[in-house]
Amino acid sequence: MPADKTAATRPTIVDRRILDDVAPEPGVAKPDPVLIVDGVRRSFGGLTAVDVQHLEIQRGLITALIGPNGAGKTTFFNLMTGFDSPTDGTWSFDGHDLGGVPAHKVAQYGMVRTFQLTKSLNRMSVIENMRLAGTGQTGERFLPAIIPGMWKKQEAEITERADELLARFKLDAKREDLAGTLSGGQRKLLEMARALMVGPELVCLDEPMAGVNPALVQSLLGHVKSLRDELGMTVVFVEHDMDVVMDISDWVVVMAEGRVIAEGPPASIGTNETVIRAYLGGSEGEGEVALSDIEAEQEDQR
Ligand SMILES: Nc1ncnc2c1ncn2[C@@H]1O[C@H](COP(=O)(O)OP(=O)(O)OP(=O)(O)O)[C@@H](O)[C@H]1O
Repeated sequence: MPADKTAATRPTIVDRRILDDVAPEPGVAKPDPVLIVDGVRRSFGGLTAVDVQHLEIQRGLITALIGPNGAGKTTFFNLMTGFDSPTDGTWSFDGHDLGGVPAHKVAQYGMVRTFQLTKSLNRMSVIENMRLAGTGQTGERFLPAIIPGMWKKQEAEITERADELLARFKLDAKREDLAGTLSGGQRKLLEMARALMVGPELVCLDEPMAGVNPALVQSLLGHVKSLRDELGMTVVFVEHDMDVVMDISDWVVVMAEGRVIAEGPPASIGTNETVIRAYLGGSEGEGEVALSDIEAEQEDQR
């Protein structure tokens, strides 16, 4: 699936009102779920980090995954995308049962997650980073590896795709720069662009706005929205900034102590008492407390 589609292969854009009649309840069924999770649990010794009874992610929309520190959000991403294995449970993506499926195969099915750029990636140029993200998936095929002509063709396709994505994310001017020299916002764009090298249908973004200069947040948010609005992708993202969550999500899932404790449209979440109690660590709030204020305060303490 190319990132910038021709008219013939243009994606179906999902009508965002599709969730209007869905009840804001944990585990509620969605009209067209692309990801379905059942009884997924992950324990580390005596600690249950993730314990999701049932969760459905609607295809083609943006879902935010929020929750206090240690709620299990990152572990959940790792489990879904094959970077970790659950203690129990089943989950399927677009009809494929993903139990025991390794990360590169999950990516081939169309679900990927972003990673922060590591030290070694920082020492590579932007275009090399992109090429590597593309080769990681296709380089394992046996035939291209032993037939030089076929490999060259594949390499040219990877570079072409990388350049298309760099242009989309306005990183083309940085093509030859070392990734380590990029600003916080540009690094986030590169992380996103790298994930798109495999042409995913669902992309999991882990804190896409963390470390981004406030002046660049709007432009980054525009890029995330364009994944949904122009490419028809499903986006699931973990984020602590409530303004960002309210701005771009169509649906919000709240985790605490590994469980999904609430889900619903963004407006329903900020005033949900179960959610506010979870953020306050189980204690009762004194009078009216806004979730955005609690998150902002906790963000300052991080
Ligand atoms: N590899 C591991 N070994 C042991 N415990 C782990 C491991 N990974 C995560 N945990 C624990 O599992 C719980 C969930 O962690 P996780 O990082 O998934 O939460 P999170 O919601 O992403 O938190 P944050 O918002 O702070 O990033 C935490 O108590 C964490 O300490």
